Amino acid sequence: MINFHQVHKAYRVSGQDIPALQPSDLRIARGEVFGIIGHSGAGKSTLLRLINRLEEPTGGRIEIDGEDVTALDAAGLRRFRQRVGMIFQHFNLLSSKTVAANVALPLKLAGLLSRSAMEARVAELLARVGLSEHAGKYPAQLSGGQKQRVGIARALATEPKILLCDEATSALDPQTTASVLQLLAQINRELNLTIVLITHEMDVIRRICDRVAVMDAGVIVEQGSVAEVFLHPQHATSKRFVLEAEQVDEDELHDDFAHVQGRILRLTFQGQATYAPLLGTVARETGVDYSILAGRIDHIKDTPYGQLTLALTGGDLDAALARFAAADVHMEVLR
Ligand SMILES: Nc1ncnc2c1ncn2[C@@H]1O[C@H](COP(=O)(O)OP(=O)(O)OP(=O)(O)O)[C@@H](O)[C@H]1O
Repeated sequence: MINFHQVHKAYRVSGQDIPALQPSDLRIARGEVFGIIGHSGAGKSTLLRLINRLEEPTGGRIEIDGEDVTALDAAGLRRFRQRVGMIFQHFNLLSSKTVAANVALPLKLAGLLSRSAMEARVAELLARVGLSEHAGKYPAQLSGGQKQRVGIARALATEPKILLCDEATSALDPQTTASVLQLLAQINRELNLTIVLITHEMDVIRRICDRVAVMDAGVIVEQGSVAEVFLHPQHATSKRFVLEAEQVDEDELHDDFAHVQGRILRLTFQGQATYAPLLGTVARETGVDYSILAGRIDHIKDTPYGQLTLALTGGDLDAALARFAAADVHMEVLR
């Protein structure tokens, strides 16, 4: 539903064009949670803000639901923006207005609802984000997580089809981040809302995204399903993000390799394979011994996965490798 065709953007600074996004193609399907990850200055905000034309592209075409949004006039753009909600890292709430008035603001601006219909809609939105009790409070009386919930309710006010999230959890602690991500996932499911989020944390991508694009210096260097990119990253930038998320120190791990004998493997399991007793079975059948050098069992969105780095010694090593290769796991021989 969101299609970028060779879209690019350069900012004009003191008479010079500074490229922020190189010509890029992107396809985001209706109802998916799509993540864009990159380090500071990679061009994530630029890409996100091009979607609702807060930034004008220097070239290329952006189609949303088949409509060329780069060609919209001012009135068309106003109508289009009601279909695209946005939330921000620092919430951008009006401090002089109550929670209810902040949420009502886009409805007032759209001017489509009577006062009573607007009040009913605000009550419904606040219930959805779990803030019914706080309608009369001011932003300063709320925690960061609650402020972002107000931001989410406000963004949903005009019943958008797309929600853009600009580092929406970067200012929050880990527990609050988890609860805001959970709320976004629930909204995605219940409203079939397409969510596009930008972040510099792979963990945010792992928890709620279906697909991801990795950006580096204005270029989308890799895109695919989160499982694909997270478990088998191809580009150096993606690999770095995954290592950060896994909190693996590659150098330390390689130091450990020096202390063990035998063949070193990394096995990656996904879905049902995560629960199969493969290691014990192969060890028994082939007589190999294994020691676990590193490991993690977790979830990518709702799918369980496991990744184990093993040293294998003794027994029939070739038979063990053949058994792993034939099983429902991904095997890399590291040494
Ligand atoms: N309004 C602007 N005028 C000039 N240059 C800009 C403007 N906005 C962004 N840039 C430049 O474009 C490049 C990409 O910036 P952008 O904000 O899109 O990256 P980002 O990945 O979102 O970074 P961050 O995570 O720090 O927000 C950077 O080099 C930035 O300095």
